[in-house]
Amino acid sequence: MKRKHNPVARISPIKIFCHQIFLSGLEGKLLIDIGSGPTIYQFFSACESFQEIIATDYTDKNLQELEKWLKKMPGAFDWPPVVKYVCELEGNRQEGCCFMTQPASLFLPSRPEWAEKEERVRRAIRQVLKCDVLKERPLEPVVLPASAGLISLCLEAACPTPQACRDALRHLRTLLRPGGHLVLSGSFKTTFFMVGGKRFPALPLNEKFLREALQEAGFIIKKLEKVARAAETHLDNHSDYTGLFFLVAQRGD
Ligand SMILES: C[S@@+](CC[C@H](N)C(=O)[O-])C[C@H]1O[C@@H](n2cnc3c(N)ncnc32)[C@H](O)[C@@H]1O
Repeated sequence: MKRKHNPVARISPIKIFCHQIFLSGLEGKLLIDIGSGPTIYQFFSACESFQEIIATDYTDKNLQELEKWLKKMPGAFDWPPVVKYVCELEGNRQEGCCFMTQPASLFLPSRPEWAEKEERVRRAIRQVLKCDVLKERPLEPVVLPASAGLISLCLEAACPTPQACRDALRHLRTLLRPGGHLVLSGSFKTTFFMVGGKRFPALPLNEKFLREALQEAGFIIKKLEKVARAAETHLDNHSDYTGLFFLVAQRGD
């Protein structure tokens, strides 16, 4: 049988992990994303379990891209294919052709679920802030209330040395309330990655180092999943990672 074309077939496992984690009971008032980049896919399921989201990044360009999407400005990235995919993962396949079950005079086309979700993400993102995970206070001069959750996928890009990475985890801990959860993702053994034809160095991480560094920074690992690099990506030379990790760790006090 011919397989139906899936516009998000190349979607990375992190999108699926974000969906599973945020719909599996991880919830709270405030969620801070450290190193959001220009992307918002990480908030599609999170916006259902956290009331307020703060997006952050080190580069002004990424912050501008996020603002562009939030304000629906021309040239903003087009997220619907990914939002639709997440809506499907969440079991909502509504395509927007339905009508409200109301008296005939009130029949109105409803907005598709994916468009509603985009709006929920927009409403949930309360601020877009500059951040440097290498600083003791990564969001200074802004001071936020301690958050119930933190997401991050930036350590290998942000940290030049293993010690900087241990310090960064300690810095992240200061943003979480006791018992709060860190959802950390990244890649194993990456030494470089390419963005727009430019090569950037990366800190090669491995599981042993991560476990030790998280424990040393005062986190208890609750869940750790690893995914080997997909065979079909081996020829692509945008990075040399060997696999991906997704973990949830709790601030242990
Ligand atoms: C691999 S990208 C991740 C982007 C996005 N979170 C995602 O899931 O696709 C890493 C991000 O870390 C950011 N970054 C680099 N150095 C940083 C630092 N010192 N503090 C915070 N973020 C940093 C980069 O600007 C980049 O957007």
